[in-house]
Amino acid sequence: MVPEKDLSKYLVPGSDKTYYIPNFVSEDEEAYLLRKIQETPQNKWRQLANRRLQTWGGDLTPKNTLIPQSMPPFLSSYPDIISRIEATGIFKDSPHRRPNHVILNEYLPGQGIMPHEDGPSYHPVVATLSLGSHAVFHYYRYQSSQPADDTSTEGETVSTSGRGRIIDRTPALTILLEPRSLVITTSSLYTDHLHGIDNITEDAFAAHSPRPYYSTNNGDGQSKSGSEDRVCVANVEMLEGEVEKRVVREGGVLSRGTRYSLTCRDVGRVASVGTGKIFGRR
Ligand SMILES: O=C(O)CCC(=O)C(=O)O
Ligand SMILES: [Fe+2]
Repeated sequence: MVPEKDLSKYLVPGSDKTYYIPNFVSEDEEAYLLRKIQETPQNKWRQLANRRLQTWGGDLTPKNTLIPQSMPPFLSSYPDIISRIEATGIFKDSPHRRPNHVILNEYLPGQGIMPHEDGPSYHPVVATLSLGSHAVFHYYRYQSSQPADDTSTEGETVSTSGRGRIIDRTPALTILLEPRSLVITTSSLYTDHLHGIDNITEDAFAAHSPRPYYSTNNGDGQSKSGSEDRVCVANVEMLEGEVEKRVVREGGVLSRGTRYSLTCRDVGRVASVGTGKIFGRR
């Protein structure tokens, strides 16, 4: 358990209220969760272009209302991830004071998630548990607040949530998510930034102060390393894995395995099942 008062010691340096908690679950709990994930029915998976996902806690309507379903026991009984997240205090101002919705993402080596915002359905806090493998997680800012009128620039455009705004390709903040860690994104990194994971098979770290990170390939075996790609890993001093700590500090490569992430959020609007009424709270 992480008592609320202690959360400040997990603040990622240089971030606006983003917290990194290594070993949020134990190795045994991780193995148990991974087994439970493997045992979920195949038809629970939704295949996207570059990853698979499952949603737990219910589905969202187009108007951002949750049609609630109960959480599986491995999130609400043992290990009780939802209560453990609630105990950090980070959801104390959210409508239900704890997450009521979880998206499980599966990433094979070479798969990632393009920069995006999580959008307005949720209270602006997300707690993400990583299982099975690491990820290098980037936060990006928009290049300007003006809508893009020329999409052929260096930047990339976001068509939906970003309404065509250009993304600054240099990450505003980069953190390494170790297996079993929890990262909590709040504040401007939730509301004004995007986040994403490159679709590459390995992450390389150069042994230069201040310990830059760069991508070695994009999944097609094409190198895109170079000083212009280098950014700092903001949570380097918070890492607890011996290998991760050494590789990020001294340089080297972390090969990606299959990673599962559980993104836990609070949806404000919840339908009252049975009456057809929609309430803002439980
Ligand atoms: O896998 C992750 O860590 C991020 C997932 C994510 O951004 C999302 O599900 O919205
Ligand atoms: Fe996201």
